[in-house]
Amino acid sequence: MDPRRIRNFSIIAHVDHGKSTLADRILQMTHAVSDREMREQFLDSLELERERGITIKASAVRVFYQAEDGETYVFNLIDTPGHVDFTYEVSRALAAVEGVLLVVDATQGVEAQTIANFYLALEHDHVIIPVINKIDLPNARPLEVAMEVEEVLGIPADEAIFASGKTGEGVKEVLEAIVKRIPPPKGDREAPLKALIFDSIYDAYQGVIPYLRLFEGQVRPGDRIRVWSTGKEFTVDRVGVFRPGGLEATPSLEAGEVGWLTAAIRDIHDVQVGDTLTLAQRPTDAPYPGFRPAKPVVFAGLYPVDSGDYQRLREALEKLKLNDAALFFEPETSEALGFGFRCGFLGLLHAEIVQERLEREFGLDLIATAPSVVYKVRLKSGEEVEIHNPADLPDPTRIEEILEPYVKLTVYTPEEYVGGIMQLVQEKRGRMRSMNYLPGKRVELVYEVPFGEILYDFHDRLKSLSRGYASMDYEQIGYQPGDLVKVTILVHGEPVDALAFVAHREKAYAIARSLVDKLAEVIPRQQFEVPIQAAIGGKIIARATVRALRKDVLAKCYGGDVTRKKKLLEKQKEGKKRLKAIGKVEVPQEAFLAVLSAGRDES
Ligand SMILES: Nc1nc2c(ncn2[C@@H]2O[C@H](COP(=O)(O)OP(=O)(O)OP(=O)(O)O)[C@@H](O)[C@H]2O)c(=O)[nH]1
Repeated sequence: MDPRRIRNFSIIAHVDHGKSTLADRILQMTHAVSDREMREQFLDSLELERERGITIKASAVRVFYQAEDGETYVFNLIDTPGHVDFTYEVSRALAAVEGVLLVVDATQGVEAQTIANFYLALEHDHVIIPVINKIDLPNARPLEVAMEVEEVLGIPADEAIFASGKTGEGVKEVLEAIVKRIPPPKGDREAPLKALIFDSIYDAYQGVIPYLRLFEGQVRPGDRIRVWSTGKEFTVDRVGVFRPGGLEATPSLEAGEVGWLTAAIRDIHDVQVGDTLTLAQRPTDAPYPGFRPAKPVVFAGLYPVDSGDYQRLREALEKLKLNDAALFFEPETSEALGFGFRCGFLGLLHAEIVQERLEREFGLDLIATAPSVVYKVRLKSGEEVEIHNPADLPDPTRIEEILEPYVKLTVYTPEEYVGGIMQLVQEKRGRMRSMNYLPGKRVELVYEVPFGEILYDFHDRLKSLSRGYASMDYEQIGYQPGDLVKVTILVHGEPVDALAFVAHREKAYAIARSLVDKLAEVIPRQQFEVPIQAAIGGKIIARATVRALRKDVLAKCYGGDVTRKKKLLEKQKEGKKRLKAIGKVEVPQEAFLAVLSAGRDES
């Protein structure tokens, strides 16, 4: 394949601005999919891509385009996920291309994720083609939006292409712009192999299939390949490219191309997204830069409601991990919840998706404990330990200091919301690093913030105080000491390990106060009074009470309405499914997550 005829690109957009619809139209206009085969969101329905309607994995497709200059070009379109939990994957996907289509809805204009994604593409030095989309709509204001793109992002308005993914208007121009504006891939095909793994899937027969962008060299069946970071070696069975119908084998892959290979790789750990593949006999001198393995940053406990399901949960986690390399788990025992697993995730959305998949695909009923960041503890003995579970924090007398993870938080916002955002970040113990005025009355704010502080409600509050216009991004920047304490929760006098949490000393009281009140609300009344207490060390700092039960549920249905009675009993039974008995007290799922909202939402 002549690299001068290759164009590798991604489509990026704010959610709902029409990314998938435009991709569909591109597939159709390049005859990759016949009109008969065409169905909406063609790429989304490629088996491995989507879960819950959110793209969580990057994916790729190759199409042929006959351009106006008479040449046929190969387009490799790499789809990207949108959520910040998967920024890691977006940035890997963007590493595999030379240019992007930045889709902006002509009725909405530039929005938060337009900016965040634009900056990601800019970081990679990519050619950015603005596509003002949905011009068929009566309230479209394409010229105005093109000006907005110029003011806010600094891309000249005359570079914008006006299009409608729905009617196909302007899409031909988009295809021509891809040919003319996006450069062909560089890279020496005679050099040693250097291939970036930007995604991978697991196939029951062929093992792990890494998705590759070749920067240098070539690879073909029979080659002995080496994984850069682990040094593991494999022999290549097949190589190929992505076609709309699935994987298609080719004789070789060369520098500039996007494709896949199989090499009987059985263990998903052996090839991680972001890693580099090279040849064993003739290795490249350096991996693709900036490699860091996807590292879980948020941990939570997952326990089967029915303790007999422990083995099934283990098997389900193992299977799921094949499809989700970032998922981490290890066995954990809780006094309150019994046998379960401590699981590590890339963020809260990732945690939610995993729990939902376990329940839906494997039919498990689970109790999840509140997600927590990873703390580090320096002990007086000089030893340093990582804490994945607040309950494991050593006795305070042994602790020299506790360190918490920090992130570099970048917020982009229209000027008028700066005051509110500064206040919010201060409340979250953030320290400003810089503030830059951008064209179009936009401001970039950069902070250092404890990760634990922005984990729960920060994004929602940022959105609501900026009417959806501010966008954020963050990256881990290491650990700093903090004045942190562990708060223990006692239910009916017994400490419940699964409810313990770590907080900044100054905030601990407010969170504890609000948490015990919430617990008192969600824990069902029992035959006896149940005190709920929060303590730091031996000192009780907050207390609430679940008053004793007086009536049973049926009491209010005096009279003879049998169906209502039945319904109530059924409802009660369903509620039971997610109750865990702690001592004599039944505690529902909500209780374990109550700390997420406790005392944090002061607004
Ligand atoms: N009128 C009109 N509607 C469009 C156009 N493009 C997309 N839409 C509609 O806008 C909505 C969102 O389009 P999608 O293509 O799913 O947008 P997306 O950016 O891929 O959204 P996510 O996949 O959720 O990130 C859908 O209801 C589309 O039918 C267009 O050019 N004109």
